[in-house]
Amino acid sequence: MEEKIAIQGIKGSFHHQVAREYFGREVPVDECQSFREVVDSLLASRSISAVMAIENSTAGTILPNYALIDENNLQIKGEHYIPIFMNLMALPGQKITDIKKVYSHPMALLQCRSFFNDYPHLELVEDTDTAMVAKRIRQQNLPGVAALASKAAARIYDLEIIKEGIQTMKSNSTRFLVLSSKNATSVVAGANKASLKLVLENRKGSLVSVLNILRDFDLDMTKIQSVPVVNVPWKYAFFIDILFQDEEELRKVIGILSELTEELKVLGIYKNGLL
Ligand SMILES: O=C(O)C(=O)C[C@]1(C(=O)O)C=C[C@@H](O)C=C1
Repeated sequence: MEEKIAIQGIKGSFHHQVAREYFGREVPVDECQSFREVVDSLLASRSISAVMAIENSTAGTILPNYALIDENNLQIKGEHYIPIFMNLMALPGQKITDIKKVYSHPMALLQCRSFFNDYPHLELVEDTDTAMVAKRIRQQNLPGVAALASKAAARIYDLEIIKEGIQTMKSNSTRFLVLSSKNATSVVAGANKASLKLVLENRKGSLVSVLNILRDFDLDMTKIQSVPVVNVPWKYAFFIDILFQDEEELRKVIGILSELTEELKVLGIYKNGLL
């Protein structure tokens, strides 16, 4: 069987760009219409790995993806960051005054909010992914409709860029995780980052005691994200990312933390993607 990588979106999407950069330019992909489908592709072994966006520097965390990873016991095998440049594109010859509707992925629309404040005549509509809209505009020959997508999408689906680089923050960047299903247990060589899920007792100082251990072992926490525990209203799980140097020491820390927490789960030990 051809070993595919599951991505959210189609060729020309940002997930596709990440798959090509991480696994190689010609990597075969399983194009999925939602993050749920990405997970299903992995679980049904239609793909051996998956690429999933987890956070954007402008629009923030894609919170439901933490739940998807956790509930389906997926393993984080790596991460990859890319700068995101958003471009408004349409059929050749169309001007911004001809455009009535802009379709794109919700995270993409969020990243360009201030641009659209200046064009109130544009109706913004959420869609499955950036490149899919570009493909549809071309295939169905849709004047008056624009996509918000990458330059690669404009090239692949032969659209003209009306405005380029319209993301609010010029240094807009998205972090993607590389995932596999839990039974893929190979150890990542050169790993120096760990993602953990912690559920703490609701008592004074429980989070502080966890943070104190990280400080005592001189570990650098790069992210902490609270996510609701859905079956217990107003209870939260904490997803943390930490950088480490010595894996044995990390294991020791994990052992100590598991004594301090109601639940501790290692979501992945992998290589830091930020150089
Ligand atoms: O629609 C795409 O092209 C995607 O790859 C999705 C996605 C996302 O999920 O955040 C990826 C990167 C950008 O932040 C905007 C959209």
